[in-house]
Amino acid sequence: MSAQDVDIYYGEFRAVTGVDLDFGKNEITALIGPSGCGKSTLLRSLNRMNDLVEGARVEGKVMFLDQDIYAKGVDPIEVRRRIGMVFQKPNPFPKSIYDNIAYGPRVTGMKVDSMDDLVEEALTRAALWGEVKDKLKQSAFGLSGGQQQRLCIARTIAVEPDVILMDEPCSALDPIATMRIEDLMRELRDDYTIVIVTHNMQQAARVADRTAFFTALADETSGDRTGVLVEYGQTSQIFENPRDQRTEDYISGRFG
Ligand SMILES: Nc1ncnc2c1ncn2[C@@H]1O[C@H](COP(=O)(O)OP(=O)(O)OP(=O)(O)O)[C@@H](O)[C@H]1O
Repeated sequence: MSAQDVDIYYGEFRAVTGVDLDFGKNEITALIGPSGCGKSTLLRSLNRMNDLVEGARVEGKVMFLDQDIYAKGVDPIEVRRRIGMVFQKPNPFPKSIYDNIAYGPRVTGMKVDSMDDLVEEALTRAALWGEVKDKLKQSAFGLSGGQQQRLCIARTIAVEPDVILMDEPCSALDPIATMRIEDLMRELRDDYTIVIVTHNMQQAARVADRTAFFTALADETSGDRTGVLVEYGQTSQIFENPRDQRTEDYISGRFG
């Protein structure tokens, strides 16, 4: 998947400018940078989630399997099935654990031999099966925050996406639940391409194969701040040997 010369607007305001970025297949890419530099905005553009935001508009291309997901005739629902998203706050449906997983395959009309097997498989891959297998009919709200987030990951996996976008998936979780999600991400990488927005630089350093650092620059004419990609590379290079002074200032805590 790649972003090609992507600009993203909210009305007249250009929140993100000129992003070119390749997301490696079966890799974890972390998007980092100070608050307001457009990380979440960019992430949401990668599966057309911005279509649902009033006034949001994307220019440029987001290529996925040789097709621009913004091209005419592309079904945004299908895009979001292939490119799933996990949000900052766990947001299970007000349904049973089982139905949280079964919902996506049902509404997308997936051909499923055995829904029970599909539910077990998704929960197993999200490292949650052992904890919930005896209470599948209970409400998802009875789970802990970390379990709810793994349920949301299982729900995303259930519709067989190729890419999983994660917007600060651990920011509402305690350190132990965070570690479990990070372990899970490393396991899922073998089968999925993952893009994660994180404020936690240690997290980026721990899980990401590649890291993209963004900052917000003031537009010369309007004075508005717009998000730009500063530097992108192997995570070890970004953290140990950044090429741009702004990256170095950020990762060393001098800025942001
Ligand atoms: N729905 C919206 N309508 C208008 N402006 C928005 C909207 N969402 C975000 N913005 C603006 O776009 C810019 C980028 O916001 P975004 O949330 O993408 O940044 P971020 O880097 O993810 O920030 P944070 O790290 O604080 O989550 C900000 O100036 C923000 O105020």
